[in-house]
Amino acid sequence: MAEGDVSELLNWFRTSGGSLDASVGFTVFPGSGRGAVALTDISEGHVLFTIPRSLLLSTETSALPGRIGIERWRAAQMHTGWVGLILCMMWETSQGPGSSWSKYLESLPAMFDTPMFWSDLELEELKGTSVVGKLGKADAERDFTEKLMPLLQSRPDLFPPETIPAYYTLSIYHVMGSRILSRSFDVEKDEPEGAEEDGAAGEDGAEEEGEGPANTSLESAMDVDGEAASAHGGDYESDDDEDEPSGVSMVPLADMLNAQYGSENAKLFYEKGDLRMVSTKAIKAGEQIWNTYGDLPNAELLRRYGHVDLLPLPTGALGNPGDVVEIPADLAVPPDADSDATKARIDWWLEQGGDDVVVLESDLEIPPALAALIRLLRLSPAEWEKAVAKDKVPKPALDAEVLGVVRAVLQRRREAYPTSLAEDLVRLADADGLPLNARHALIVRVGEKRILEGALERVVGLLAAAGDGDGKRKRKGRGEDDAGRAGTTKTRRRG
Ligand SMILES: C[S@@+](CC[C@H](N)C(=O)[O-])C[C@H]1O[C@@H](n2cnc3c(N)ncnc32)[C@H](O)[C@@H]1O
Repeated sequence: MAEGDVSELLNWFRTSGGSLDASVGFTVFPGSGRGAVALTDISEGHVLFTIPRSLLLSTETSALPGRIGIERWRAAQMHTGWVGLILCMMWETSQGPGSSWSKYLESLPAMFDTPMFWSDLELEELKGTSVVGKLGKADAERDFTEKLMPLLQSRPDLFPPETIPAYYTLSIYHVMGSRILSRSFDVEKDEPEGAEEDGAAGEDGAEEEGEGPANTSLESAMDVDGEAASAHGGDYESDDDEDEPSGVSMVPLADMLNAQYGSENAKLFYEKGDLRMVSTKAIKAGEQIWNTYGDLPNAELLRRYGHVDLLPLPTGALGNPGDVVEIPADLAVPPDADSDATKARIDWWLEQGGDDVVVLESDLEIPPALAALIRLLRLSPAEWEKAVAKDKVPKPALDAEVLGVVRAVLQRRREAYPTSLAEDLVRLADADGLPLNARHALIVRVGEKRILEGALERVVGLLAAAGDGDGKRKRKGRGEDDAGRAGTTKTRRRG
């Protein structure tokens, strides 16, 4: 199916019980592929299309888990993470026209601009950004080898060996995983919680009784609520610890909406029998119909979707207002800290609901969590015991001592990038000639570094105001200006 030709897909959609309002069309937008467009003026709260639940592709709707047997399915760990859905998508594809989803599967992209598919040289361009540690390629390959392949080999009746090279390779596994990462939704099996009791409509104007917003899948999606929007981290293959929490599903047509920071004008809502894409604002004829991917930072957009947002920022520059810089908690550890004691404090911090990554946003505010963590890591043994006894993390007060450490932490974070912001800005001025991946990486780096440099400037200003602009502030404790990574101390990632 050619990229812009959605007629076969729409035929399948309609003949399978879906309905598409006459106000909605699909077209190809330069640089962002297919997307939906308003063919007429659309009012807020209008149902744009309705998708019967039977059209969703998930481990619930595919016949494969039943054919394998649920006990065997679970024993093979197909019910955790996305490996089961990936296998269903592979198997449905292998069924050709025999699959209920063949027209849908044919319409999905097989190539992605996401870093999962970049060369090592290209990945170098992302060094220092939060993308690299989250790719999860090794975990994906482990799932493929240790979970999927043994199951395939044990059921030649369902997976004839001669079909393996065409449908069940590692590279196809990555393609299916990337399709899920960039297009899936979490669809609750029944009505959303609370919908019945309070007749809750969707957040944004859909007033029909019993509706609720369909969440993003754990790692992705086109339509999110606040909770899911903050679900950073992890990777699509290695979500091994938990059972699949709800129905991660491929949702035909809903996954053809593009997104752009702050532009959402439609959202997916679900009911018992179907899902509905509903306008959340009035949309003028000719305008794009945007879903939201959660107004993610460019690092996450690139990792999950393979694109970045470039919009005018309040500073006049172009960038993504949702950009952030992630600061690993390890950077706040005093250089001379005892590693066992530090580990105990960080473990306690995590137990108290802290995270092992502190997020700096574009408002350049010093995150209270960073101040609290810095203070926690510098408590005397007696103070530490008291904090534990009282079950209270230190208050996030930003005194000169803490600010000095914040400055050192930010400087250390800056060292993770091989190039400076100034160097990157020179390259950015001439970025049109760069290959797409290098350009995307550059935009991610610049977005992060602008925040980092802005925050550093702010901290230096605050220190100066506190009478310590030259770094010779008075300190209560040991030297802290060079806070660094504690060599042997590891923190763990939550969730
Ligand atoms: C859910 S799909 C949307 C439909 C997709 N454009 C298609 O052709 O099928 C998500 C993908 O659309 C593209 N996309 C969405 N929004 C975009 C944007 N603002 N700029 C560039 N590409 C975008 C990215 O390739 C992303 O992985």
